[in-house]
Formats: sequence, C-alpha cells, structure tokens
Amino acid sequence: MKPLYHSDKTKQLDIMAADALGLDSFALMQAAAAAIFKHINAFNSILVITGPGNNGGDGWVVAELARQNHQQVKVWPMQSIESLSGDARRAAELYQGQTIDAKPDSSASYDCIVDSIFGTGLNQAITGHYAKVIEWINLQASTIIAVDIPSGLNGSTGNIMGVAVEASQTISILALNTGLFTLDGKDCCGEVLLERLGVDSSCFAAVVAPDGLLLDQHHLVEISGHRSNNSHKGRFGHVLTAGGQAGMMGAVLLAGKAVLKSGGGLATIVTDSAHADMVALYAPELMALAFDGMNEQHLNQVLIDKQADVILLGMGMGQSQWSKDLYTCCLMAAKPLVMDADALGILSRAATIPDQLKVITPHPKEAAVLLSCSVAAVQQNRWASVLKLAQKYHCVAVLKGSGTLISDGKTVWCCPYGNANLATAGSGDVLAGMVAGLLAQGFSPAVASYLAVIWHALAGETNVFGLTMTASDLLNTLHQTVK
Ligand SMILES: NC(=O)C1=CN([C@@H]2O[C@H](COP(=O)(O)OP(=O)(O)OC[C@H]3O[C@@H](n4cnc5c(N)ncnc54)[C@H](OP(=O)(O)O)[C@@H]3O)[C@@H](O)[C@H]2O)[C@@H](O)CC1
Ligand SMILES: Nc1ncnc2c1ncn2[C@@H]1O[C@H](COP(=O)(O)OP(=O)(O)O)[C@@H](O)[C@H]1O
Ligand SMILES: [K+]
Repeated sequence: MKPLYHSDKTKQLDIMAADALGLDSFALMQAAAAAIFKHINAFNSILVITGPGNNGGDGWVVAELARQNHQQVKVWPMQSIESLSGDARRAAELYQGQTIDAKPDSSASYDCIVDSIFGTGLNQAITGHYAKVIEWINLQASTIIAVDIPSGLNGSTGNIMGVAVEASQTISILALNTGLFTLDGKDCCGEVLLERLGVDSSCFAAVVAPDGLLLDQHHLVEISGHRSNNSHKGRFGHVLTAGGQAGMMGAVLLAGKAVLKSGGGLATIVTDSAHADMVALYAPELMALAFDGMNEQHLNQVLIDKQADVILLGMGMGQSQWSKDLYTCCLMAAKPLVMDADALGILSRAATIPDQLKVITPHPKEAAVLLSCSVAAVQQNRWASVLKLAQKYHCVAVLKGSGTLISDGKTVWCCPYGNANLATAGSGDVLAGMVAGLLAQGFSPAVASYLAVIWHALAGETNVFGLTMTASDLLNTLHQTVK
C-alpha cells in the first residue's frame, strides 16, 4: 500500500529526499521538473501557468525543458519574476523562452496547459485574479496537467479552497498527498501519477509516519485465495442481519443477500413478523426469523441455536420502540456486531458502547450524528473524522462517500475506486452486508472492511449499467470483480 501524507509533511519529505539523493533544493526542483517534463514532451503547444512559490518554480523549469525540446511553449506567470524568491526565482531567471502577461486571446489554443500555480503551499481560499485564471483553465479543451496537486485543492483534506483546477492528470512528486483521493480530490485530479525521483518513499515511513495508506485492488486476491476445497458452509460463517421495518424491508434483504454474495456461508434475516414470510420470496437462499419486539428470549435462543457468528444491525430498522428492542436484543447476544444506518442513531444516544462492536459504516450524515457535529465538519477533514469515529466507538469505522476512508483508530486506509453511480438507494446496505459476510469468514474487522469497500467500489465503477445501476444490479455484478 502506498503511503499518503498530509501536505504539511511535504517540506520534511523534500529535505529527506534531497539528502538521500545528495542534491540541493534547486537540483531537486530540476529533478522534479524533468520527471514532469516526460509527461508533456509529446505535445506541440504548451502553456505553463506559474504561481508565486516552488510549484511555480517547477513550472518554469518544465517550460525551459520544453523550449530546449523545440516545443512551442509559453509561460503565463501569475507574479513578476522580481517578486519571486529562492529556487522559484532562480528557475524563472533560467527560462529563455516567451512569456505572456494576460489571458491568451481566444484564437490561441494550446494542446496542453501545465498548472503550476499552487502546490502544497496553498494556505487560504483562492480569490481574485488567481480564481479567475483557474476558472479560465477549467473552460479550456486542452489536456490539463497539474504539477504535484491541482491548484486550489487542499492536499491534506481534499477540499476545494474556493476554486480548483480540474486536471486531466496530476503528477505528484516524491509522495502522494491524502487529499488527492477523497472528497473533491478525485474530481480535481483526473489520473494520478507518482514520480518518485528514484527515492522509495516507503523508506520515509519509518521516520515520517504516513497519514494514510492507499488501498489497491490487488488486495482482493485475499478473498478468493483463502478457501480449501475440503470445506463446508459452516466454515464461512453465519450472519444474522437485523432490520427492515414497514416500508424499508428492501434494505435488510439487500444486506442479507450481500452477506451470501460476498461468500458468507449462511444468512438469516431478522425482521418484523409482518414480513418475515416474504424473505424467501425475494431470495430463497435466505433464512428468516420474525421479531415482534417482545420475544427477546426467543431471539436469543435462535442466536445460540443457529450459532450466528456475526450480527449486522440497522438497515431499514427505523428508530421506533421495535427498533430499540431489536437493538437491545441483538446486543444481548454478545456476538461480533456490525452497525449501519438506523442502528448508528441509536448507538449515538446509547449510554455505553458495546464491547462486541467491530465495525460501523456511516455515511457523512450518520458520522455527524455519531460525532455530535455538523456534516460540514465531518467533510471538512474526513481523515480526522474517521480516526475520531474509530477512537470514540472503539471499533473500525468506514466513512463512506467519494474516496471511502477506513480506520481502526490508528491507521487510515483510503479507497481510490468507485464513482457516483454508487450513489443509489441501497448501495450502502450492500456494502454493510459485504463487511459482515467477510467478517464472518474470518477476516479481521479492518481487513473485512477494506476488502468490502474495494470490492464494492470496483464493482460499482466497472459494471456495464453506468448510472442506471441499482443496488440489485450491484449485487449481481460482484462476481465480475471477485469470483
Ligand atoms: N525544493 C522544494 O521545496 C521542492 C518543491 N517542489 C514543489 O514545490 C511545491 C511547494 O512549494 P511552496 O512551499 O513554495 O508552495 P506553493 O504551493 O508553490 O506556493 C506557496 C506560495 O503561494 C502563496 N499562496 C498560498 N495560498 C495562496 C492563495 N490562496 N492566494 C495567493 N497566494 C497564495 C504563498 O504565499 P504566502 O502565504 O506564503 O505569502 C506562497 O508564496 C510543491 O507542491 C512542489 O510542486 C518540488 O519542486 C520538489 C522540490
Ligand atoms: N460519489 C461517490 N463516489 C464513490 N462512492 C460513492 C459515491 N456516492 C456514494 N458512494 C458509495 O455508495 C454507498 C452509499 O451508501 P449509503 O449512503 O449508506 O446509501 P444507502 O443508505 O442508500 O444504502 C457507500 O458505499 C458510498 O461510499
Ligand atoms: K499545481
């Protein structure tokens, strides 16, 4: 897994890399620019837009390399050369080519625009002239290559600070920033490429602790690779999936089916007595158990008789007295618990956190309730929010959304896959069922969570349904990613 760093660690990493390579800071800038230049050396016409700091410095060096390569290149500096300092000033002074001092007229077109306005040094919302230039960049049909970070994107959190470049490609230098992969990061970055400059950034990890780890689809081999032929369904766990009050039966059915689709051996739906008989009509492979709010003892007996390995609680459960009874009853069973949806509201008001709670799977609004803050506060720093969730509830937290984050309270894993086609009713219920299904098969809570998130996101991203995809379609395409 590639380490991810908040952007305030960049300077420290730059110094370590320069040391490791035996370079001074200007030679490091030249090395960074040479690595970026490899990605633009085939374009005919290039406009490099440079900012006030070292990100701009990179741009000036790139432009000079393009000029020496006989490409048509112009620099549009956002600041006069005299106002620059340090390495950026030196880079600008070494540039021998043309500059422009205003927006190109509409007849001029460039195959490629290099965005080297701001990188890790962005420290406030972009306004005024800079904002207008970024808005202009986003209207161009050119290939837009962002140096290090798309200008305007907060490299740590993935928030757009006023306005941000929407790049075709982002070429990160030395290490990847956390903000490239969550919230607005994915929309701003396009394809993310890492240029290590010959330094293995994993060797930094012992000195500068990463703020996150980037998940990779290769982890999915862990799912299909662990089954012996001489095994039976009892070996793959039994999940009790509890919820589904009137009008929301579908949620618990999707979750229960996802338990089986993700390889769980047995799945029982615990639901309102009014619908329990309908479960088999939806999916005959599911078992059903009626809960009428009064017979806790009966449910407990079943939990023991059926030897449920995991309880998944909350999908379509509501917040009524029946819901609270079901919550209480499921907790009495003292089985590993996964909580989603309505169970999270009850958990947020509960006097105690159950010891057996293993995983919570909130979307940002549910996370806000769990952390007693606003949705904006959760999203303002998803990295800090997921850590807080895991630490407060002593379990693995899955903070869903674009760039889902998973944490066990120490490490944060980030899933770079998935797209907005997953923003469809019930897709979170499918994810919760997958987490529980993998947990029941013996994966640890953290591994079950991140494997389910990768699998779910890839299935959503790669299936043929596109935006017509429903949660049921998603269930039916899981096999295309893992068999
Ligand atoms: N040797 C190295 O160091 C290497 C560095 N490398 C490259 O350097 C980048 C980091 O460089 P950096 O630290 O200079 O930051 P960068 O993003 O260029 O700009 C900071 C400037 O922007 C200004 N500013 C900030 N926000 C603003 C706003 N909203 N509106 C207006 N102005 C704003 C801020 O002003 P200040 O607030 O300080 O007055 C300051 O002047 C990194 O991403 C990588 O590309 C590589 O070459 C490898 C070697
Ligand atoms: N824009 C997006 N990009 C990637 N994944 C998304 C996006 N929007 C939603 N998702 C994923 O879809 C699922 C939606 O879950 P949730 O909001 O709980 O929906 P529901 O309650 O309808 O099941 C989560 O796994 C979430 O990460
Ligand atoms: K940039």
